[in-house]
Amino acid sequence: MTVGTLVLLRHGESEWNAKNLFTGWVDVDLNAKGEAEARRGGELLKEHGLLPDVVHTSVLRRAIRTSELALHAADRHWIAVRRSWRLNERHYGALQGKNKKETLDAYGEEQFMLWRRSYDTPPPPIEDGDEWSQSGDPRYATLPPELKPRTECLKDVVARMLPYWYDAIVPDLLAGRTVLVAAHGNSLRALVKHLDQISDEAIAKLNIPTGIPLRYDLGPDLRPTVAGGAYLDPEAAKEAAAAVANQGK
Ligand SMILES: O=C(O)[C@@H](CO)OP(=O)(O)O
Repeated sequence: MTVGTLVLLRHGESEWNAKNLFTGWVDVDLNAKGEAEARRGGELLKEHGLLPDVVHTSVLRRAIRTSELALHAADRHWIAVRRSWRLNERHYGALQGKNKKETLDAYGEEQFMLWRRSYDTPPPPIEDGDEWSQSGDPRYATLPPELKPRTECLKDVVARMLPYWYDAIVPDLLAGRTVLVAAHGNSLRALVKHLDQISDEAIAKLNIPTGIPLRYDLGPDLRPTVAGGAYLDPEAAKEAAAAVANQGK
């Protein structure tokens, strides 16, 4: 038995994805390729008759614009919208704004991969005065200091994302709505880890491709009826996930 349908969509390629820069909470826009990916994601939704009733996004432009472009393409531009910082990309600490290749060359593959994909090793924290810090950003002004990250590992993302999952997304699913979540590589990895109960070690190998909807049907226990869900374009997803894994090399 299925209680709800969840569709995960990672934003299309951003200006900084294309430049191979660590992004995190820096609010960069989609580039032209990312916009096309977002539209294609929406066309896939339409082709599969998978029509969202509500969309949840982060508060970052690349996820917001991806959701808008995809929903326009699927003729669902009118559905209800909710946004939360809890769906934001993982805060990349002092690595925000740094080039991935240069970071790999400077620190070596082991340290680079620990920062990028280990479950519980955060990058060094960002200084408040850093050009790429969000310390003065008005959208986080009401967050108490203990909730406002200066860096995060994936474990931290799971911890800050789950309250939103249970308090805001699950009620929509239980009401029978098809729910679209438009977010980011690492915030979606955190959600998928929780849904599929992936181990701390195995999650290091899982990468989410940009712009390809991933469908999960959830049972009464709010776990997927099919482990790993189903990409609407599985071939493209495989290729694109491998490209994410190889970034920096
Ligand atoms: O830079 C980032 O914020 C993320 C997603 O683009 O990168 P990575 O895949 O290296 O975690």
